Amino acid sequence: MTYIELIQPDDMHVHLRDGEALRAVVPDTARQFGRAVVMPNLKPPVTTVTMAREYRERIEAAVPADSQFKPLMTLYLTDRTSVEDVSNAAAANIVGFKLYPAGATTNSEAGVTSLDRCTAVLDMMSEMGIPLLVHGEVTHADVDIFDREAVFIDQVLIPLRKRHPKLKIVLEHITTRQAAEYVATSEEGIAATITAHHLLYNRNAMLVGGIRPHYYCLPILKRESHREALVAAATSGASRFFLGTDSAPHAQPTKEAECGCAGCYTALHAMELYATAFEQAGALDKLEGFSSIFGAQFYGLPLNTRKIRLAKETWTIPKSLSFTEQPLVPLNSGETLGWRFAGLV
Ligand SMILES: NC(=O)N[C@@H](CC(=O)O)C(=O)O
Ligand SMILES: [Zn+2]
Ligand SMILES: [Zn+2]
Repeated sequence: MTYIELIQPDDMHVHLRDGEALRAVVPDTARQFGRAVVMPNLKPPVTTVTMAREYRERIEAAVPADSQFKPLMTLYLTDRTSVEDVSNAAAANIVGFKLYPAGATTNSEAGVTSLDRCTAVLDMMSEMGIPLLVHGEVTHADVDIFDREAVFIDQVLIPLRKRHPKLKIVLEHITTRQAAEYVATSEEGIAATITAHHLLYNRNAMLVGGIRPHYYCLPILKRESHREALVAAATSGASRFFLGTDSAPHAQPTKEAECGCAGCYTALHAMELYATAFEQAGALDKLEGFSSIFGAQFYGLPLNTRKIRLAKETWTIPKSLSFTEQPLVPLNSGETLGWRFAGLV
């Protein structure tokens, strides 16, 4: 049997939800990853240090006893976030504030309506070295859904970085050539996460031969040339690009619906999907930096001390997983993968 070993990876962008759903998905993330940056888009959103502490305790209670997994908490930036919230967050080891343009994605209703309202808060974040984690899409009805990320870079991100040149930024779940190029060629202080599904699929996977709701996420899958640019960025060895699954569970009936929710569930088989993408690009040797080193370095964290093993072995992804009273369908359900997570070594 062939296998590879890597420093245990971190997932720098994951949705763990709450309650019963949280208890169902945390063991999957905790099995593969040493740490994960936990998104705050609960209902209501996680906006205060107290809410984040309580959320962290609920996550920790759901981590299996044999796992050393540590959640890294974030706060949800709103029009009402104060300078005191930022200093409290720094003191409480909050790793970032999450910017959701209002209306951009799942549970973003409380998001920022205009960054002009956040100038003092962003200055404080720059001073304290706390990163801004960005869902980078504009939301105007007149901007085509496939263009929303590229337009965000021109209209929001570039002006934001001019106003706050010292602010650390993670452009989350990038999906376009424009985003990959912008991050690769910018000044220090900006990085991007890339999901496994955006490395593996273009929009045909979602739309050819019928609508496949389990491939629907935001930002939406783009055309093949964008996927190729993301693969080139992820496998380039540049430390600005690192792993963030954006695993985002939604119960089966809410995805397979007249108006289905956005989000792909990949926590079950995250490292297998990334290994598949890197192997296809002939770049398995670049997987460890992307998965286990660059993200930790950006967030100023030590590397994980354990290693994981990925075996070159086939297995079939379950058709569905138990979740809430309704099941959860993982991405690629029922398909066979050529890599298998074989535990910590
Ligand atoms: N990515 C998604 O399609 N959905 C995420 C939200 C997000 O990360 O934008 C979710 O919370 O469901
Ligand atoms: Zn997002
Ligand atoms: Zn997300």
